[in-house]
Amino acid sequence: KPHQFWETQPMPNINELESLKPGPIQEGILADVRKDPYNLISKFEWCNVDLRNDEQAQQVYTLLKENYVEDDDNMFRFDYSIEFLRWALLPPGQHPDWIVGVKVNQKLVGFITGIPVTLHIENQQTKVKMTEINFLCVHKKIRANRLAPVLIKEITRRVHIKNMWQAVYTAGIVVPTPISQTRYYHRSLNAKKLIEVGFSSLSARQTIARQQKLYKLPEEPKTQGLRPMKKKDVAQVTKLLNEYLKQFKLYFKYTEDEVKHWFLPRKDVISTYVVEKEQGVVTDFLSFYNLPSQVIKNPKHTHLRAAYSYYNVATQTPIVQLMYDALILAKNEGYDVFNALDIMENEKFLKELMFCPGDGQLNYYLYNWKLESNMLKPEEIGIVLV
Ligand SMILES: COc1cccc(CC(=N)NC(=O)c2cccnc2OC2CCNCC2)c1
Repeated sequence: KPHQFWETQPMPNINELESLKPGPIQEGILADVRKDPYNLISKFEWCNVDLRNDEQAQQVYTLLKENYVEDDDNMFRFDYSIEFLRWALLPPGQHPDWIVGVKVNQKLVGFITGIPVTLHIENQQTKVKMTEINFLCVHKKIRANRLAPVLIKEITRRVHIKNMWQAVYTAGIVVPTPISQTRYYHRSLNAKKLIEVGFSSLSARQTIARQQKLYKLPEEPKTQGLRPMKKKDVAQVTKLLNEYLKQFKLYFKYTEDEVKHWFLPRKDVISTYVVEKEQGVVTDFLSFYNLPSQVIKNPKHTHLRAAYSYYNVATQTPIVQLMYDALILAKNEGYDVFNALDIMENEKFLKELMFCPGDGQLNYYLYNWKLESNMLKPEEIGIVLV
């Protein structure tokens, strides 16, 4: 009985891929939306988590740190910081009842989140207001209680009562039905550490010294005029980003307020650098976010410091050079590895900059929407989820 839950959801299944017409799969009817929360098994209670409150934020941090996504070999687990979670989940226009927790005796054991986004789909004139779902997590000790489907149904209800009927999300697993299957790549910045934590391995003919030499980077970036983004750059970065994203089949449109939130540098959360060659003119920018992983069992290291490629817009600077500078900047900020998906234009630099393929894939999903084309190629995806 695979996908017992997902068969009940408005997602195209394999044999409908031809018959369904593009657009919403189910029409949303506001009057039919259930007004009260879904029932929970006894002693379990719903709560809206206020991430601005230090105690509640600490509870979310600990639940995720101990129970969230691990790599396929269960050697690493994402370790999102509190400041990162505030960045990711408190954007302009956030709805407090979309940060959903389940508690047992005041202890947080379940979590799921939504943020409001406006998604442009397949260059349709219509842009769709929807939710971006993330951080679905159930405590390891209470799995197989079928709590995850209830968390999904409850946040769906809370989105429906705001008259929104679609969602976008990613997952490492395949459930009905991905709109794109992307692959992730990593570029070594600290070869010795990656080998010590078991992220990378040495083949017979390789040595640590050889690996360090292979991945060595210059001290300073190459691009003249590269500097951290500042508030004064917001208007130009907004224009550059919105113009750049139009080439993809899935992309968000950003207001200046949203660019302020998502791109102004925050220490240990998001780094954004702009290229300003001639006086006051920003021509390119690069950005990466900080998502460390706990090394689950290792005598020498507790964490892997990983930078994740966010949005990079190269209009005057060659994308390979811009991303080479991103590697140098990330190395100088103390990262051990730089990760990227094969989405947007990333294929153009992955091989040349010596990224290696990871051992898994990241699947993109659109809830309650049939695309014109069944699957999108990774390079047609213009959205990055954290
Ligand atoms: C190295 O430590 C890990 C700890 C947990 C999982 C993985 C593998 C993995 N699943 N990686 C990704 O999903 C991934 C790889 C490259 C770029 N973005 C990614 O995921 C992002 C976007 C989706 N939400 C999680 C972070 C690695």
